[in-house]
Amino acid sequence: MGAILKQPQWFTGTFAVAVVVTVVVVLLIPLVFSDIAKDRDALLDFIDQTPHTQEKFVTWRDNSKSVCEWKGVKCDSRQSSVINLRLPGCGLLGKIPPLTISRLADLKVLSLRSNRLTGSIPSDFGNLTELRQLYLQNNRLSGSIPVEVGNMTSLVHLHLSDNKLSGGIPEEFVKLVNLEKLFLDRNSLIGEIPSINIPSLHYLNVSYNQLNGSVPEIWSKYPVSSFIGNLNLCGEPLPSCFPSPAPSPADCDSHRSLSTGAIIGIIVACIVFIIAVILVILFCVKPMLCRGAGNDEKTTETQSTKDDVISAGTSEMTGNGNNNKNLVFVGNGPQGYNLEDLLRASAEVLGKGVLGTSYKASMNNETIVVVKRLKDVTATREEFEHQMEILKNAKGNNVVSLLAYLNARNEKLVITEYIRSGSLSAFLHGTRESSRVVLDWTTRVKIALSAAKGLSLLHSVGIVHGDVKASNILLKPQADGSAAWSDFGLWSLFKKTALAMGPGYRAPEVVETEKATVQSDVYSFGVVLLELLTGKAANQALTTTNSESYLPSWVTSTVGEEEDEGIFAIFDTELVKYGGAKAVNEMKQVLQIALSCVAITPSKRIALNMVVSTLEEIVDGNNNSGTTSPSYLGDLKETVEGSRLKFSF
Ligand SMILES: Nc1ncnc2c1ncn2[C@@H]1O[C@H](COP(=O)(O)OP(=O)(O)OP(=O)(O)O)[C@@H](O)[C@H]1O
Repeated sequence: MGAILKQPQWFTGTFAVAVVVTVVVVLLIPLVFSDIAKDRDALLDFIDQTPHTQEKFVTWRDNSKSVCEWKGVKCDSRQSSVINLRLPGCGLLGKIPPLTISRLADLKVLSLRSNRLTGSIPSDFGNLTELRQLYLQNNRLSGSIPVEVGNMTSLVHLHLSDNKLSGGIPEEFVKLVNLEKLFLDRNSLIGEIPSINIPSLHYLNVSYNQLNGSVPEIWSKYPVSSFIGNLNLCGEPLPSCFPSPAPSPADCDSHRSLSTGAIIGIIVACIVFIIAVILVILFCVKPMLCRGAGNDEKTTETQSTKDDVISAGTSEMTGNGNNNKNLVFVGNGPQGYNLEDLLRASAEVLGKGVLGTSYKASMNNETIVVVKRLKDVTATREEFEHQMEILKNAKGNNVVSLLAYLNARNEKLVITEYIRSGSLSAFLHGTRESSRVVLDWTTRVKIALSAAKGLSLLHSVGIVHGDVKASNILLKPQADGSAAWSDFGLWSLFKKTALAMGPGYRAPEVVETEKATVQSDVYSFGVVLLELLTGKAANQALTTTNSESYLPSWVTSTVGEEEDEGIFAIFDTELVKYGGAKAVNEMKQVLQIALSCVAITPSKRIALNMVVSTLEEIVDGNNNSGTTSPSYLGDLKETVEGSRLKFSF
């Protein structure tokens, strides 16, 4: 005892420090782990009260696993609380039990989409004040949207599409000051759209509900597609709410007196115009034609295909008289060239399609463009010009920009930016010059997302692509899965629309109607998704049942009714072999989307924005989980350069 009391001073000090550290650790452990323990209880309460048909929750029952290792669960970096809960397509049934998920105080992402959940959205979701993304689309949720959603002030994405929600759009949405995307489409929402301003909101979809009244002015900035399918909704951007008044007799009188003046004006203008045209022909075109003859010697790379373009262009010059004016430039692309430069450019045939032949034209100043020489255009010059005016509005990363066009009587050229890479079709199936390049699943799903976004952009500016196929999806050289659509909106220039579309991609109704629509684009895009999943070409004869839809028929007849039955027979074997369970799970989700796209009845097809948001969620999930980004650039270069050597011009 005395010996202990007589311990040296250093020992007493060390002992004291050890005691303090132990006390601190003992006190801190429950503090650090209490949140995660609470979250664990909340999750178990949720799953215990939610019937589910899949065995995905075995890890949730494994006591040796921390909650942060459970399937669908992600914790913060200190593993102290749950921040993401993603359970899409997990066969969850019944009502979302109240006071379970809402106890996850730090939750940032919640996905319960594509299940069979019923009942209403629990009002206690309003407690999830940290939640940034909520995905509840594609369930059977009913009842009104709880006003408490307005308390989720961190929300950035709110997806409630494809449910059976009723009641009105809550005014409380005004409190969602961070909201950027709001999807309420394909529900049974009623009443007028509240006149609230959510400045951060840049994507809105309330289509296919039963909303009525006029679109509030503040919401009129969104496109028509945001509101369509609400029969009693009107006002900008939809048609006006009031029928335009019948012209009064006074108006008619003024028309009559005006038209007399107009007739005289038109006659005078015509005479002036005819004189001007004759003068132009006499003084400008003749010398130019002489110059053109001299220039022939300078043309070094003349080939038969190029000769055709040259002669067509020359005959056009005869009619117009001004070389520069032949090409109509649109957009922000390079403009320092004229038709003559284009005709002198070294050209390379990229491919011959049903609509015409595409050339890569490299001009002296190293400007490279793609010239598509359309054949058998049935549209008039006015119709052609009108369509080009529409097509120039398609601007964005996922569409190939229109740069210029030539609208001559016998010659129609469409000039677009050149994308140095290859088409998705070339990558997936190879070409005559190059063999296929194996794309991993992460890359394929990113390409699908880029393409879905591009198609959605086209639809938002009123363009129906009309020729959706893998050879019109060009992969960008960044090798990050970004892709751009080419050849869009040209179908309407031809009479035989169905013939112009790629075989195997045609929606069944197009064969009869000869008209492409937003829904027929969705159908064809579903076929592209099936190509990505199966690795098989869309026009490959896989079944004799329906010659117009080889891939959809084959996939639907191979996939069985039972869970997972037959799906491994359709997936690209390379994806299954190297992708792992996570990829297979995502492939199943994409298969669901693809099959919803290729529904025979156009009105039953999934909305494109649903396709975008689902793919977006998968890609976001992959990015967060640190899945390596795609790397096909090496293969890409080889493919392109290898094939170029074999092109002759
Ligand atoms: N803007 C572009 N940049 C780079 N390559 C392009 C571009 N546009 C087309 N191509 C390439 O040229 C090939 C041929 O294109 P084209 O549009 O003439 O054929 P297609 O799409 O098979 O035919 P069509 O749609 O006329 O039936 C495409 O597969 C693509 O690889």
